[in-house]
Amino acid sequence: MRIAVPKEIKNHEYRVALTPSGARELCARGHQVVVQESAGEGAGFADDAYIAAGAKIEADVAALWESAELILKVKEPQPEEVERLHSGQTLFTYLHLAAAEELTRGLLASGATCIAYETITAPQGGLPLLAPMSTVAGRMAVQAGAHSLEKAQGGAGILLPGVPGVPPARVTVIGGGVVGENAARMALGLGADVSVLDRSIPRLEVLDDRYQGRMKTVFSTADSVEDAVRESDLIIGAVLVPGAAAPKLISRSMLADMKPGSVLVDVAIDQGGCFETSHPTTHADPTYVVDGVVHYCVANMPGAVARTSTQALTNATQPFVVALANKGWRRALSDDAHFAAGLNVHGGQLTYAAVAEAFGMEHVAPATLLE
Ligand SMILES: NC(=O)C1=CN([C@@H]2O[C@H](COP(=O)(O)OP(=O)(O)OC[C@H]3O[C@@H](n4cnc5c(N)ncnc54)[C@H](O)[C@@H]3O)[C@@H](O)[C@H]2O)C=CC1
Ligand SMILES: CC(=O)C(=O)O
Ligand SMILES: [Mg+2]
Repeated sequence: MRIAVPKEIKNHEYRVALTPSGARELCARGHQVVVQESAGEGAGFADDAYIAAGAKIEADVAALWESAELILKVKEPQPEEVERLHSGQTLFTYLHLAAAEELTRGLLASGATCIAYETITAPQGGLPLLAPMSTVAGRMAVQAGAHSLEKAQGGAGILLPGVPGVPPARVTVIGGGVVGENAARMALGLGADVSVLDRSIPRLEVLDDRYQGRMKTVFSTADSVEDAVRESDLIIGAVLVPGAAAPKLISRSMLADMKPGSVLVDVAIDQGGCFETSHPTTHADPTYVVDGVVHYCVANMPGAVARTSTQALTNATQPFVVALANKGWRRALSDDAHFAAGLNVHGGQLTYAAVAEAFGMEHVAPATLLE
């Protein structure tokens, strides 16, 4: 199969969807891998390393897209990339469609088959292609939050661990999944006073057991969110309803109850964000202030640590990429119901219920398209 790896074009996105070792695996199986010139550079992978792995380097972006059967990306296609996509092609990348109506309509119009990393499931539960980037983003959320609490960033001027005689900052993480656990773990490591809210009691049990009560676990209700808003110096939004738009848990009017200079880090921004006042920001300009509260809402946080993130992401995507290349999308998805959960769009039809629901559109069950 002819497989293309474009260079990512989202703001400050330095990850790449395939490493030279991934290219080697595909070339060894007889596939033709074409990598856009300098696509791996930001993650520390030179063109020469891809050539040594058996791949071809292509400088002409239009030619790269036009002739590909399978396109491997990291971030959701930007408008000029949607324009390039056409029917008969398979796109494998993060999509986050429930938060992106224009993109959804663009992918439907393209006629392509679009498989989202973030909705693929695993037999043991969880989202195996979201988890590695959620681990990165959760860990980064505390770094971003700590920086945002500094005065020069508009923050209250609070050091997360405090110092002897001065208490630590209060950090609340809403959503105790992969992002939430990693954020809470980092905040604990820095000596903050950490609470995690989740509406899943089994998940709170896991966290309580794993951290031996060092982080407070709180059942998530409107009341407990209001308490967190009043008491916290830093709140990290880390909720997810898979494939669906994030629920808005902190409204604009609640910001008045927050301490001036407190910080909201909305990691769930890629699914639309879980705070009413969140809107996506970029690494170039990551924060803004609403009603005295600093907001950090970068939708591609792992892109900033592209080397670590590319390795973690491609370790997880590798078996799925090989299956797509060897079998084609229809057989690969027919053979694996968890992989089939990644199908969001095919041939002008939506195939993911939560996305259809977000926009009041029709959808077809992926099973009706499989062998
Ligand atoms: N901004 C970025 O760069 C990145 C964003 N993300 C996003 O972070 C979000 C979280 O991802 P994961 O941690 O992997 O998901 P996850 O599925 O592991 O965890 C989500 C948690 O939210 C909880 N939850 C759902 N609704 C809730 C509510 N109303 N109140 C409290 N808890 C609630 C669930 O019970 C679950 O434990 C996703 O939107 C994901 O796409 C992930 C990686 C990078
Ligand atoms: C999950 C996601 O959106 C990212 O890694 O950028
Ligand atoms: Mg996004």
